[in-house]
Amino acid sequence: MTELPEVYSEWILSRIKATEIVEVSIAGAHGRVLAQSASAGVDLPLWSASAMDGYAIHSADTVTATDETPVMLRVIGEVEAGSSLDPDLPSGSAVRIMTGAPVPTAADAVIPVELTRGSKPDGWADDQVQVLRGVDRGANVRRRGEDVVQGETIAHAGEVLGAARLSALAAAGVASVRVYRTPRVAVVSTGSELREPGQPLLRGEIPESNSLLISGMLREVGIEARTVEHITDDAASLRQRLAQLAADHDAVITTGGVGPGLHDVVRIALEPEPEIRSVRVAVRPGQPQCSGRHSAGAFIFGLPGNPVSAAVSFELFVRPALRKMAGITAPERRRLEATATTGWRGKSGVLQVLPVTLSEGPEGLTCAPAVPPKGVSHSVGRHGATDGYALVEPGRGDIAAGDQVRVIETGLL
Ligand SMILES: Nc1nc2c(c(=O)[nH]1)N[C@H]1C(S)=C(S)[C@@H](COP(=O)(O)OP(=O)(O)OC[C@H]3O[C@@H](n4cnc5c(N)ncnc54)[C@H](O)[C@@H]3O)O[C@H]1N2
Ligand code: MOO
Repeated sequence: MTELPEVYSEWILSRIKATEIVEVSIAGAHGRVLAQSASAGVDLPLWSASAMDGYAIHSADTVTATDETPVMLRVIGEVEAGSSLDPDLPSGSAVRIMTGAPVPTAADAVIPVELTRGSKPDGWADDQVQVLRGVDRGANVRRRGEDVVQGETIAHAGEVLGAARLSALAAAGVASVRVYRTPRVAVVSTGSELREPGQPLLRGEIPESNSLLISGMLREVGIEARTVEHITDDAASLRQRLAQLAADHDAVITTGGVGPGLHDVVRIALEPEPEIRSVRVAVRPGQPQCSGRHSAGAFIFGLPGNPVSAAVSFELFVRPALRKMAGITAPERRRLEATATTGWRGKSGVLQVLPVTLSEGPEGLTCAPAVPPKGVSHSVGRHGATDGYALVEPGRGDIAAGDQVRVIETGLL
């Protein structure tokens, strides 16, 4: 009996909840997921500030100013960034002001130094400044609160704190945030044929590549694997080790050993676990899956060993679950419509997930198979060029050149 991919994914998601909430300083919050919306502690800008280096003035004084008929103003002081001065500004006077400095309460505009003439060699004026243009009321003044007002929500629960969001919080006087604890995840590769990349290989042996694949895909969800290890094909020791890992991780992701083979040890090791199921999912690649809540605590994702099958399984089933565990509610990767530049054979009765390359041309976005559509699951070499996964619904049949297909844009994989 096969299970539809969406049913299998829902089964997993219904068993996952977000980790607990912790408070952290914003200095260490990059990449964390906000658990509670954060609002501005102050107005931004905090006070009316100059947007230019120049002179704070009364705009009404400048109405008649031109190059030929400059208006002469008396310079009565200076305000630089960081200054708390608020000099009085009688009509006919000006105050030298620098970008970011508080505009005197009595002024209503700033004229940039370039639109004035002063007696000093650098163009600035000591006592008298000639204003060469009229300026409007409010010109070159950043009004208090024009960006954000105190109390306004500037980051929402479920959003990932990227560089710009974090700096917005810092600017708005927020010092700490409530975030979800980052899920603790273990990545376990299984298979007696696997050797460290670069090791000499005997016949039958291959370099181990899935742990780099899965740890990298994890990092793209904002999670650094806490444990990465390889376990050989012995069911008893694997059962014991998985129980240990399940006790101090939130999730354990294994690759390999879930098929019906005699040595498919993940499936065999997890057979006694009442909440873990071996399932055949109607998707290619990624058909055999073994997942569920381990009695020691962690959720186990048992993915097939074929590298592309493991990647597709992660994309379809693990990624949404880990995003939920991490508290992320921001939108998933984009799904795009692309025109196939070459046709390929469909797969009847299953969702076909085909790694594709994407190109932007005069006719819009196009896609082409990155791996041979007949041998997807093990095409680890060509999978490296993947820009996305085309999703071909069961029953759609073959894809012809010129057909529109739906593609999950994976970007860098
Ligand atoms: N009689 C059947 N045989 C198979 C079936 C089936 O239904 N009946 N399903 C096939 C499908 S589909 C898949 S997918 C695989 C799933 O196999 P396993 O999860 O048991 O994976 P393994 O047999 O352990 O490995 C498969 C393949 O991948 C290579 N591998 C495994 N781990 C790694 C790693 N960490 N790095 C690089 N390569 C890895 C491994 O050497 C094998 O070549 O079963 C089919 N068979
Ligand atoms: O389902 Mo397997 O993952 O096709 O190769």
